[in-house]
Order: sequence, then C-alpha cells, then structure tokens
Amino acid sequence: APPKGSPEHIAAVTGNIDERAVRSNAARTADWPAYGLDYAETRHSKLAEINAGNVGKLGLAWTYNLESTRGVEATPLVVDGIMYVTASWSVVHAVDVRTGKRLWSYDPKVPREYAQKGCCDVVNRGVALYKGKVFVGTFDGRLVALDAATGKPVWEKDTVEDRTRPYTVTGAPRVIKGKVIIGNGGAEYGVRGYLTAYDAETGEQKWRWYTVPGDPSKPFENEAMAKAAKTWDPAGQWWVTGGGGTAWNSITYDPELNLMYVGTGNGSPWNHRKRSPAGGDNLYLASIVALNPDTGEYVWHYQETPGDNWDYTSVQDMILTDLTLDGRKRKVILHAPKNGFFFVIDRTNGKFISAKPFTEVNWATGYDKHGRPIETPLARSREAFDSVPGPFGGHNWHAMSFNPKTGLAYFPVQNVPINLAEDKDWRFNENKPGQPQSGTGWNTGMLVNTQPPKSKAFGRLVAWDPVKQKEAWRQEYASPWNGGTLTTAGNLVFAGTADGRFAAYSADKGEKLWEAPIGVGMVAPPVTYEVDGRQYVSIAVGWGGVFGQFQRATDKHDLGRVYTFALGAEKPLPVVPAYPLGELISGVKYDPAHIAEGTRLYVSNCVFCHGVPGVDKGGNIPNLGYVPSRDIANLADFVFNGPFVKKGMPDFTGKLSADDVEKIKAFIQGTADAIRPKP
Ligand SMILES: O=C(O)c1cc(C(=O)O)c2c(n1)C(=O)C(=O)c1cc(C(=O)O)[nH]c1-2
Ligand SMILES: [Ca+2]
Repeated sequence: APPKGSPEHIAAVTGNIDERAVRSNAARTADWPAYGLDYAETRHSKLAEINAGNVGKLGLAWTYNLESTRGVEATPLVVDGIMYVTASWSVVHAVDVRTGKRLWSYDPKVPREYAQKGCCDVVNRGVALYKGKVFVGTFDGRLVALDAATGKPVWEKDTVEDRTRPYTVTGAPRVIKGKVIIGNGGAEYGVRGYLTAYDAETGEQKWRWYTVPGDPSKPFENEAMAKAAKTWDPAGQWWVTGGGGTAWNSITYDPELNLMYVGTGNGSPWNHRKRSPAGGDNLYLASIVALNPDTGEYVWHYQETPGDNWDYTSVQDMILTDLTLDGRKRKVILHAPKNGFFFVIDRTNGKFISAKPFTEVNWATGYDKHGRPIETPLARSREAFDSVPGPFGGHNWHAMSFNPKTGLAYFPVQNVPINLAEDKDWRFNENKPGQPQSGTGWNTGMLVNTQPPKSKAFGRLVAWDPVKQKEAWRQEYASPWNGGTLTTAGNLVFAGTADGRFAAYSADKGEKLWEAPIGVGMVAPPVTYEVDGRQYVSIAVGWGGVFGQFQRATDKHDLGRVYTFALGAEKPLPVVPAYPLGELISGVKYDPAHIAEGTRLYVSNCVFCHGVPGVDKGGNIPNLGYVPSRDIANLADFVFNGPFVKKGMPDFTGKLSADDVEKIKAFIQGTADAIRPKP
C-alpha cells in the first residue's frame, strides 16, 4: 500500500468518493466526505469515542495556518485523514490530518478589486469532493475542478452568465449524481439568481435553473418561470434589477425521492413596493424549491416569506430527516431561515406542516394552516421600523445540525438591531449619498438606521424540538454572529462562538462540558471524523462574514487557522495576538458644517465594511475611528487608488470627489469627537 498522505494514497481514497461512498459512509461516518456530512446534511456524526463522559480530556493535536486575514467559513472535508478546507479569497488547502502538515494549496487568484462586488466578506464555505477531484467555487464566480492528489486544476468554468452584473460565489458546491451544482450571490446589488449543474468529469454544462423570472417580453425559459412571473408586477421592472433570489448557500438531496432541494434568497431590491408595486408573492424568492437533479426541472416549491421586503433569505442549511408527527412517519425538511420561524415541510411534495418562531419576531404573528404568514401592520410600514429579525437574520448561514437520538436541531440564534425605512427616492444603480453602499453598487431600496434601532443585540445557541416546535434548551452567548454546530452520537454538540470559545455541550441537556479558549471569533462549523482508529474534531477559525467585517466580540485577532482536537492530545493552544485597535482618532481638521453630508457619503460608500467610526471596534476590516489619525487627515491617499486596493478596498477614483472626501473626514473625526468620553 502507498504511504498515507502520498499522492498515490490520496488518489486512491478520493477516487473512491462517489454517491455510493457518501451513502455508505453515513452508516458509521468515519469520514466527512460532503458539506453537511451526508446528503441529508444532518451534521450528525455516529462516532462516539469522544463523548459526554470524556470530552473533558479533549486536547489540541495541531493547528494549521491558512495564512488568511479575512473570514473563514469553510466546513472541512476529510477522507482517510486527507483534509480539504478553504480560506478567504477561495484558497483551497489540502492538509494531512496525521501530521497537521500541508499537502498542497491552490490559490485561484481572485482579483482583489472583485471584493466590492460581494456584500458580505470574501468568504468561502468549502469544497466538494468526487472521484478524485476537489471542486471550489471562487469568489469571482468560477468553478474550478482540482486533482485531489496534487491540487492542479483539471478544468475551470465561468459560472457567471453576465459579467456586467456583480455575481459572486461564496457557497460550497454539491455533487449530485455526477454533476457539480453551484449557485451564486449578489441580490443586495441586483442580479437574477440561478443554479448551474456541470458534469464532474468534463465540466460540461448540464442544466441551469433560474430562481426568478426574466424579462416577460422574452420567452420564459420554462413553465415554472411563466408561473412565477404571474406573482410579480411588471410595473416594477424587476428584470432590470435582476429580481434576486440568489441561491448562495444551501442544497440538499434525497436519493430515494430523486429530488434536490435549494434554498433561495431575498429580492433585488429588498423593497417589495419598488420591486413589484402592486404586491404579489414574487416567486421563487425566499423559498425552498425541489428540482429534478437530472434535468434541473422544477418539481415543487414552498415559499417561506411571500413578497420579501427584509432580506429574508431562505438559503439557510436544510436538514432532511424523518419525524413521527401525529402518529404518522413523515419525510420532512427542517429549516430555520432568516425570518425567525422554524419550518417543518413535507419533502415529498412541499406541503407545509408547521412553523413556529424560534426567536423574537415582529413582522408576523405566525403561519396559518395553509402555510401563509400572518403579517403584522408593521411589516410593510411606510415609516421607519425596527426590523426583527433584521437583515442579518434570526439565524444566518451558520450550519445547523440534527441529532436523531435527542430529536433536537442545534443552531445559533441572534438579533443584530437594524431599523429599516423605505427609500422613496430609490432608482436602480443611482449612486446617491445616504443610500446604503450605493457607491459600491447596492440596490436595496431601503434606508438603514435612519432611526436608532431599539431592539437588543443577542446571540444564543438553541436546541429546537421540531416535533413540539419548541425550544428544548439554550446557552446565552456574549454577542451575535456565532459558529455553526456539529452533533454526535457521544451526546455532544460542538460550536465555536463570536467571543472566541470553542465548546462542547451535552446534546440532551445543553450543559457545557468542555471549552477551548481559542481567543479568535469563530463562524465556521466544526467537523469530526476518524483516522487510524482515532476520533478527531476540527474547526476552521477566522473571524469574518458580514458582521465580522466591521464588528468583533474579542480583543484578539489571528490569521485563519484550522484547530484539530483529539482525546489525550496535549499541545498548548497558540498564543493569539491582540487586535491592534488604536487610540480614538483626534486632531483631524474639519468643517463641522460638512458632517451631515459626510454622514450620507459614509453610508453610501463605507459603512458596511468599516462600521461606525469609534462606535464599532473593527472586524477583519479596520474601524476608521481607531486608525492612526494621520491616515484620516490624509484620507484621499487611501480612497483614490490607495495602498489597500491590493487587499480588496475599492478605488473610489471617479466615484468620489476630493470635496466628498473632506466631508467624509468631517463625519469620521466629528463622530469620534462626539463619542469621546468627557474628562
Ligand atoms: O443576497 C445575496 O445574494 C447574499 C449573498 C451572501 C453571500 O454570498 O455571502 C450573503 C447574503 N446575501 C446575506 O444576505 C447575508 O446576510 C450574508 C452573510 C454572509 C456571510 O458569509 O457572512 N453572506 C451573506
Ligand atoms: Ca442577501
């Protein structure tokens, strides 16, 4: 037999990964060969060497440096001790679990100026593996097949059908029946969402399915689009903005039913009245859609948020399981989307079974028996209103897991306070001061925090009983934006937190049993697997994602790093450097009369990357209230083709004037002065 970790060994063990291997692995889950572990994406491991009785003896085996400075969201895949994990900028690393050493890495060299085309950090959620190839979707929208043994590209496809549009890819591809399936993002900017299937061997395109209809003056691609178009008002010219519905995260597959399920995203623009003035459900936004994986044909849909108006994506991870409900065994989908309700859906036909709020919700009081939300008057208010959950979601993309023994689903719940108001003057692609990120191409049709939000920020780990539709237990967290979960047959739940703790809880009761004080915020979900008879737990650490660009819950920061733990391992945790938060800026000269316009310019160009100066503390992108004061005094040097363009900062040449920059300076220094504690 070739030595473990040699190209021959890797070729042999990854060459075996096909549909049969993924399904047979589900019986014992020794490997972690697919994004959600199995096609049902349960993230439930049957390994129990590490269990509630001995988890206290878990220690660090090794760390691996991903050499990235931005968010790390990847689920690592592991087959016979060969790990594939991604870092920011879609860089792929192959790591030997037996040694913790690099086997190879692959950098798709995403042009850094592409960063401004993504709403939510230059992240990547991981790779897919099939018959000796590793598949990665790159931030700039390519799908690359790599030789699993060497990391050399085998084929590459451009998944973006229209390069004038800001499409990005952040999600992990899935392989279903020899086809690599990938969606995209961009609905904050204005795109038309779609999924594409490529032949895993050759890269040949097999099918493409749009999530929303195109221009109704042209023939619809299929019957599903014709049907969907009836739920949109042409007066909104949604096809100009794109309509949205981007499938940027979740895809699952039921081999018995031969159905794949995709979660779709929010509307482009967010504002329903701008997108579709006469109302309408706007299919297939914010829905779960079942497709035939062979052809990409529509089979059924269930829309969780009709007429989305709040960035309520339904792209959150789905879990396929069987539940006994009213004495009847049902094949269901479990889903906790941004809108704050936990859904149980019949996955054979898309019929609504139940939905209950898993967090505070103010846009709907519940769902009727037909599966339609009962909206509150506030939901489509013409005045500014606190959106609860807000656009960050009651639960975002952070992975959910389901343990069949406890019957509980585990996921991080949160509130990030946001106040929304209709942007009555919004026009497509009009870059106007005050419109959130319009300077970098956003088209939300909403204004953000024109009134200070009154809702409170929180984060918590929730164990949810989908039969009773009730919370079973919770652990309060220090902040929103916490990591996804893993659950095991050892009666455990593992999850990392925004404030840098990687912890294990008992799955049935939620007692904290173990904790590693890593120090750096975690957003990615952990995985577990067995190598040479030993069980390991790994988590890719790297603070970021949409909230993590400009906010933080720790005072430390580090390069991206994979941490791997095993029973009895005793490596000390690395000493993590302090986050270099400077002094509050002072002394930058400005004209106070410029502050009001500077505020509007800051909102339309800077705020969703840099946060509020002096108030937020910076995430993986610095807060401008705490950089050296001279940098703000010389702001134009940074704004116009400055030194950070090579790290992904936009070049605002031609977009902002020298006068605009003076006004932005006034806002930054003025805000810092306003919040400075009085002596
Ligand atoms: O509408 C979209 O197309 C789109 C794409 C993405 C993405 O691809 O990361 C996010 C969102 N929306 C989004 O609304 C959101 O909250 C979000 C968080 C994150 C992240 O990785 O932290 N991505 C995205
Ligand atoms: Ca979105």
